[in-house]
Order: sequence, then C-alpha cells, then structure tokens
Amino acid sequence: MSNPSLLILPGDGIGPEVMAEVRKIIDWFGTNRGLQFDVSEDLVGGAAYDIHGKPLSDETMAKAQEVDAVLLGAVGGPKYDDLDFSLKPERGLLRLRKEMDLYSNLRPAQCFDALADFSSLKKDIVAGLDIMIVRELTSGVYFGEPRGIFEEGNERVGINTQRYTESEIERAARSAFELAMRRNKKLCSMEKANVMESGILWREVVTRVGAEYPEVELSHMYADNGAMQLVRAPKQFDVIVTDNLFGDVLSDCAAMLTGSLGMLPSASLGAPMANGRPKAMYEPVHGSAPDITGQGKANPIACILSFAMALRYSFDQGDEAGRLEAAIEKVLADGVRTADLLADEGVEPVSTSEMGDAILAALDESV
Ligand SMILES: NC(=O)c1ccc[n+]([C@@H]2O[C@H](COP(=O)([O-])OP(=O)(O)OC[C@H]3O[C@@H](n4cnc5c(N)ncnc54)[C@H](O)[C@@H]3O)[C@@H](O)[C@H]2O)c1
Ligand SMILES: CC(C)[C@H](C(=O)O)[C@@H](O)C(=O)O
Ligand SMILES: [Mg+2]
Repeated sequence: MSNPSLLILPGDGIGPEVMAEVRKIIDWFGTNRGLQFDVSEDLVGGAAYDIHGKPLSDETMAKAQEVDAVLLGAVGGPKYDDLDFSLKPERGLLRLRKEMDLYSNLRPAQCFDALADFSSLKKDIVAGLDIMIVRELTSGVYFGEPRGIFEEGNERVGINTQRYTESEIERAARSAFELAMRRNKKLCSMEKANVMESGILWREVVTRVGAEYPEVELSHMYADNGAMQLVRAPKQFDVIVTDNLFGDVLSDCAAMLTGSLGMLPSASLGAPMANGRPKAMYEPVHGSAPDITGQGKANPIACILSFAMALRYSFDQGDEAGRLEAAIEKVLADGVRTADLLADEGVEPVSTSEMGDAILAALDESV
C-alpha cells in the first residue's frame, strides 16, 4: 500500500518558518514511529503570485484535490496590499476552502497548564480550558452574492451578502453535534437571530438537527453575547458552532484565552473521499505575522498542533497525535518559551527552530 500523501503549502511571512519545524516533526514520525508520508510542497498566496501571477495555480488546486491532506502555513502580507482584490494572497486560501468544500472548520482552544498564568485573563478563568469552535467555512458573507463595490448615484457602495441555505447550515451543525457526542455532549450555537434572517434560519435548522441528538444539551446564544461570555467565563462552553464570519472573530478571541494566537491550530474538513478519509486542510489560526517575519521569533506550536490534528482526523492516529500534544505540553512545562509566550522576567526566549528542536527532544523521550 502506498504512503498517505501530504501537500505542504508554506505560503507567506512566517508560514515557511513555522512549516520548516513541522517538516522536522513529520520526519521524526517517519523515522521513529513508522508513519511515512509522501510529502510534496507547492506555492500559495503571495509566494504563488510572485511566480504564477495568481495566488493559487490551477495545478496546485488540482494537487490539493488529490492528496490525503493539505498542510498550510499562512498567506498575506503588506507587499500584496495593493493588488487587485481577485489576486490577493487570501483569495488563494479561500479558493482552496471553497473548491475542496471544507465546510467544517474545527478550531480548538486549549489552555496548557504551563500557560495558565500567561493569559491576559485571570488564571482561574482559563486554567483547564478545552473548548472547540466549529466554524462553517464555505458559505455565509465570505462567499454570498451579490458582492462588490458599485457606483450608486454619486457615490460608491460596498456590498457583501450573508447567505445560508438550509443544507449548508445542516451539515455544519451535524459535524458539531457529532463532535459534541465524542466530547461532553454540550453544544452552544451562536448567531444573531435577533437582527438577521439568516440567523433565524440558522437557529431553526440547528434545533431541527439537534432532535437527532437528544443526548446533546443544545443552547443558543447571540454571537455578541457569545464574545462577551468567552471572555467572562469561557469554561461554560464545550463545543460552539457558528457561521463563517462570527467563527473567524470568535476564534481569534478564544486564541487569547490560551495565551497566544501562536498556539491555535485548526482542521478544515469536508465530505469523505473514496478512501474514507475526509477532504482536509490543516492550518494554524494565525496569519503571516509580517511584524515578526524573518526574525526567528514565530511560535511554531499552532502549526505543529495542526499536524497533530491531521494525525487524528485524517490518518486515524489519535495516539500519535496525543504523543505530539504531550511533547508540546512537556516543553511548555519545562519553561521553553518563544517570545510571544514570555511573561516571566529573566527568561530568555527561544527561536522558532529551537522550539521545534525542544519538541523533537521531548518526542525522543516519549519512546
Ligand atoms: N490563515 C491565514 O493564512 C491567515 C490568517 C489571518 C491573517 N492572515 C493574513 O496575515 C496578514 C497579517 O494579518 P494580521 O497581522 O491581522 O494577523 P496575524 O495573525 O498575522 O498577526 C497578529 C499578531 O499576532 C502575532 N502572531 C501571529 N502568529 C504568531 C506566531 N505564530 N508566533 C508569534 N506571534 C504571532 C503577530 O506577530 C501579530 O502581532 C494579513 O495579510 C492577513 O490577511 C492570514
Ligand atoms: C486570511 C483570511 C482569509 C482568514 C479568514 O478570514 O478566514 C483568516 O483570518 C482565518 O482566520 O483563517
Ligand atoms: Mg481569522
């Protein structure tokens, strides 16, 4: 049987820096755990624009459709700010999500014990936190038509459209209920049914799907209240399901509960392929961080944890994913910190590659 295939798209800014550490981890699992992957690498975002004149070539898109999983670093950067909208690096990422039909975006926010002191919130509010945000990823205001900037009288008007079909809501809700069943059987759905018709439909469909999961305790919350509750008392939540835009904002908010945006991984999953694996792309929640690019300051943990999610959700290697997560936990407990995680005075930050090496050393100790 051939090895499972991985397409790596490092992208822009700190993307290639954090992905270099993931490659070391992938090699470690090949050498030490017999988990061999056929790894190929390609361009996305500004890096692809620089070579192909567009943020994702059709060839790369076709490759992404064929592999067992895609790992993406980050896209974007000031160099590309003035490009035509259709050529911006972010369009490459959005095309991957849309054409692979990755409708269910899992964004876990977990507070490692060693970082509980480091959150901007009080320790007892975040210690032990382990929540999962399920963000609908292929519809809503990100993709709805009509959209654009149009002339209207003597001024311009910018238009985006929030649009959800029942089936789009239903499949996102179903994936959230399935996750809730495997966790603590508690799901909170967030929308703004008080001001948006799409929110009314969202709430109705989620409630309908919920009837198939009587064991799951379902609640509904307006998304603005949800943002406030995430900061006030985040441990009241277990799984949260929400739309594309609210999910984008709420997951960045949840990131800070864990100490740093540099800690948050994500899995974007679609329908099962012929081999039974879901269509899948794994990427950190953070962006290309132009302010720290090229300085060896980036925290690679979000990207490495994204690979752990790939082991779990694409390759049925939950135990090996746990091994990797435990290695990261150990390194943090030992006080190893990249600059974004530095609270203690007198502690010297490690570089991106030193953090990767420390995780490799902890993996070595695990076997
Ligand atoms: N999935 C993606 O590829 C993605 C996600 C978000 C933003 N972006 C793009 O990235 C560019 C910059 O956006 P932004 O500045 O709003 O968001 P960002 O996530 O790149 O950075 C926000 C802040 O967090 C810090 N940060 C982010 N990741 C870090 C890490 N791994 N280690 C240490 N610090 C980290 C940055 O230094 C910065 O101060 C934009 O072009 C944006 O569109 C891409
Ligand atoms: C870069 C951008 C397209 C993306 C989004 O808005 O979805 C990012 O913010 C994210 O959270 O993955
Ligand atoms: Mg975002």
